[in-house]
Amino acid sequence: MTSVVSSPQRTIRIGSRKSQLALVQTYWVQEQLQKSFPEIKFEVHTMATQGDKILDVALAKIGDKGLFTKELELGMINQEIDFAVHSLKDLPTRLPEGLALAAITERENPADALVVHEKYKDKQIDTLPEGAIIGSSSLRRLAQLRHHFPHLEFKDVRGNLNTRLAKLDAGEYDALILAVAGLERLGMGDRVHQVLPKEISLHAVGQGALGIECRASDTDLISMLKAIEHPKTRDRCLAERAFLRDLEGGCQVPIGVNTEITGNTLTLSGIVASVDGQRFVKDSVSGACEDAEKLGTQLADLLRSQGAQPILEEIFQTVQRGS
Ligand SMILES: NCc1[nH]cc(CCC(=O)O)c1CC(=O)O
Repeated sequence: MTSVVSSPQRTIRIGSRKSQLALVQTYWVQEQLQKSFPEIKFEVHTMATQGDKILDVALAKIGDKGLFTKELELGMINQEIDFAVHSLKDLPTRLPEGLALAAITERENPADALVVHEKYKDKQIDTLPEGAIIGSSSLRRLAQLRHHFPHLEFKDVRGNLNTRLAKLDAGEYDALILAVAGLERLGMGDRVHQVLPKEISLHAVGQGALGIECRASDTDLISMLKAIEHPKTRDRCLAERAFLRDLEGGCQVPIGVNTEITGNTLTLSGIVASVDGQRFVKDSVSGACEDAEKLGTQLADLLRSQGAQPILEEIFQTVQRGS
């Protein structure tokens, strides 16, 4: 590998999905790096991933591990691209051999948002009428919302943000639950009708942050990428990812988190819920930021001791049966 110092002309190829959100995120990373390293050329290469191609199957049924990342990872292994920009929440907690999570950038608001059809613009999540149809394909969102609001109906929704919003506006749904971060990055922050508080919905691991993945051997590139890392976001997300890594059973599971840093103390809260929202375990742990990953493991052990395992096994079996 040529060194950045001895070959200032190095061109660095950035891999990205083609979706509008992915491109906005990738161009943002490109711009930040260009400011720090004006002498280096950064090129964006787009690739379609499996998740961009399969649009008609509920994500929960196919499992979403690596669905949005695999093609980009192969591109890095095959030296076609040098690094990839991901929504961190789409990046599996275990990376392929030879690849590394080089940097995590500053997180947007990680919370979930309620987005409503015009006819419900004077309602909030707790005042929507019985039977209102809420679009979401995330088991995590479904489980937590069913728990709090059993009188609402839930319906799967797929496609990119614009497609989903068009379905909402056309009346196929009364409301959607979407990440605040995605809407804000696409300049559609005005569609956020209510930011769901953590008492109602704990967000996904890594939600709102970008993860930059590259070859573990490319140490020059890794030190460059550190220039755009946000240490607090990194500590929070490393704790969240360690928690998920220790709990997940190989499929999309209703696991939610929240993290806060006060001084040097990181507090990680987590929930494991059954899909029907009937059973859940929820707790939190606190410790030093340097021990972020240990905190994740500690919370995973704590929730397991409170009964998380049977909930996870039941979900894993249901998903494998495809029901
Ligand atoms: N599940 C898909 C996905 N992956 C990343 C985001 C955007 C928010 C983020 O960066 O976490 C979204 C949309 C959503 O969940 O509404």
